[in-house]
Amino acid sequence: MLGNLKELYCLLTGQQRRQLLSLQVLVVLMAFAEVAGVVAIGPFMAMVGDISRLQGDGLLAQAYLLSGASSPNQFLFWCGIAVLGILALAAAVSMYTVWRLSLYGHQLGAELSIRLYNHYMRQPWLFHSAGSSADLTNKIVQECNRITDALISPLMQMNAKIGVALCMILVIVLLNPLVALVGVCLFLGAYLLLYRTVRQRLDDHGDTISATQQLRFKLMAEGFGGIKDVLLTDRQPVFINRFESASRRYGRAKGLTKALSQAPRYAMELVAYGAVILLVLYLLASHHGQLGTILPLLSVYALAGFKLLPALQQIYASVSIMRGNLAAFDALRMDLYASREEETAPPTLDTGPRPTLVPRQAVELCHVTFRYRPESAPALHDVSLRIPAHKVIGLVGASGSGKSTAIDLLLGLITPEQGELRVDGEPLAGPRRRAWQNSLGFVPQAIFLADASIRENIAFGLPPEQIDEARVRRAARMAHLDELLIHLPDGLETRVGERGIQLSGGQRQRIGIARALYDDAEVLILDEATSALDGITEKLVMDAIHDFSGKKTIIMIAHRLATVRQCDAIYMMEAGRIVDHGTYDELVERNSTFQRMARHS
Ligand SMILES: Nc1ncnc2c1ncn2[C@@H]1O[C@H](COP(=O)(O)OP(=O)(O)OP(=O)(O)O)[C@@H](O)[C@H]1O
Repeated sequence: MLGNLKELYCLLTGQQRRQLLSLQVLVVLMAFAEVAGVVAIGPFMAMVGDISRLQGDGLLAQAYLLSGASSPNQFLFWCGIAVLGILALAAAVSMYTVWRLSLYGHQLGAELSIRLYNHYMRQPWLFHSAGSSADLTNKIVQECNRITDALISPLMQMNAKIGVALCMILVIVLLNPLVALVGVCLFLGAYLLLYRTVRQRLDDHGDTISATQQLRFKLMAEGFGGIKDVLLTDRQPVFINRFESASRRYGRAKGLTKALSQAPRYAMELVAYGAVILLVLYLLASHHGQLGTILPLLSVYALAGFKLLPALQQIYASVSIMRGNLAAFDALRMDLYASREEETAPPTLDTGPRPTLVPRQAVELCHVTFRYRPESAPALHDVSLRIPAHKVIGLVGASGSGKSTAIDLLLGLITPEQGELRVDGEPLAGPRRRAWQNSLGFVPQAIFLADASIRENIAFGLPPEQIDEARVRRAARMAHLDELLIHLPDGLETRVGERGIQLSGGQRQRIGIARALYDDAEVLILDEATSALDGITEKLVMDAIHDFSGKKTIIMIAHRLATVRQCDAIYMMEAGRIVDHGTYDELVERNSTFQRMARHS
């Protein structure tokens, strides 16, 4: 466990480590303050037990003389006030330290989740297409919370309590080394024995919490995301049963981890009562039954015990909670390492002109081979295609033939294993890739609608105050959204997405097309962008897109050949290869597969 905590410490930024070290100073201060409070009560109780101590030449008597108090009772009163003052100061220091520790722990947890969100948001498309968003959400929300609540916070509390416990033990050692030795052996031995007994169980429960939590997130994402299929196939019981079983195991593992950290307290209290009885008997025997001399000692022991026992309990509880949640750190370890080098400050959105790379001659895929996994067959095999600037190019082929993969390569979202993407003869790399992507307008097969207004969905990702109204209206008009907007009382302000109105597939696609047109991109890439539109609307939208012919470079995938009929050239794909290309008429004339596709479209 110590190795894991050390690793977590190494993963902190320089500033976070410095803050942690400065907090250690406060922790030591808190421990001293608490000890001072305990030690101060000893002499006070000595005077209460035997006021005659203020006579003679002892330390207390000298203090009484120096104070100038008019009577022993007045001196006692002011001593009481002083002890209260010290206790109040100790309480204030403790409160401040606990406050800072708590803030630090939770801010650190928040920063870890920012770091992970930042890291995942910067991952390439392949990372996201291969993974699950539910898993990422779980890591950012739940596992980060576990690291905050069940690793960092207990660690902070444990640090503070170790300081207090050590000082208290020191006080007892100074008073009576034998009592200290017996007490420390008794309690430390008991807690160590307990910890060794429950350690393996805590590990197992930690793993169960991680696994069931991940499963719960997955079931929620799948259940709600595919609710239509679930309702139709009457599979709710399958989802509910799996969720119920995962939740029950999760609740049990969490409960047991907490119980294992808290419940032993009562057994330890029993040990403590036994120890107090033993101590009283021992003190009575060693001081020949004189209660007056025992009382001050006993009050210091009592107060030290009063601080020490909860401190020991807190240390044990912290250690067991941390042990039971180390799995959260295991789940995030690799991602935290990977995100260490990245900038964590939120990048500012550059509203100035962005560099663009507008093709003047052609965009080309040159002998491109690509596979999704090293062991899988190539999704694209030695593909070469040329898209002359300001022309409209269609890409057709059977499902799974590699059209979307080719589009992802053209978008610069994935990089070829062999061959290259060239714009005007120059390979696309480094800053040219960003500039190229700035010049693209893309309409995917499935349009993601944010839970926001139609306006915000068209200017997707921009803060509302930066949205250009005129551009939104122009894009909406070109995508033939007007006929939808006039039926909506709130027009562009109408909320869509999860909590908004439900749109048809075609209406969603038109929002997607308007989104691609918002930036007035020089290159438009449409992946089955009009598949859900009715014939008439599709024709209107395609006419609007073909109006750009000669002005913009347009690449479109379509299953319906009518959609690509007007294209300047059509590339046909089959099993990851380009098998033919030409105009619609040429292909209909010579290619039998194309003829079949034309007959069935
Ligand atoms: N993220 C991915 N991970 C692994 N394999 C993938 C991934 N995406 C696509 N593939 C595989 O690559 C091949 C080409 O898929 P692609 O989506 O490019 O075909 P497509 O022609 O666009 O199909 P469709 O018309 O059905 O959209 C398929 O065999 C597919 O299984």
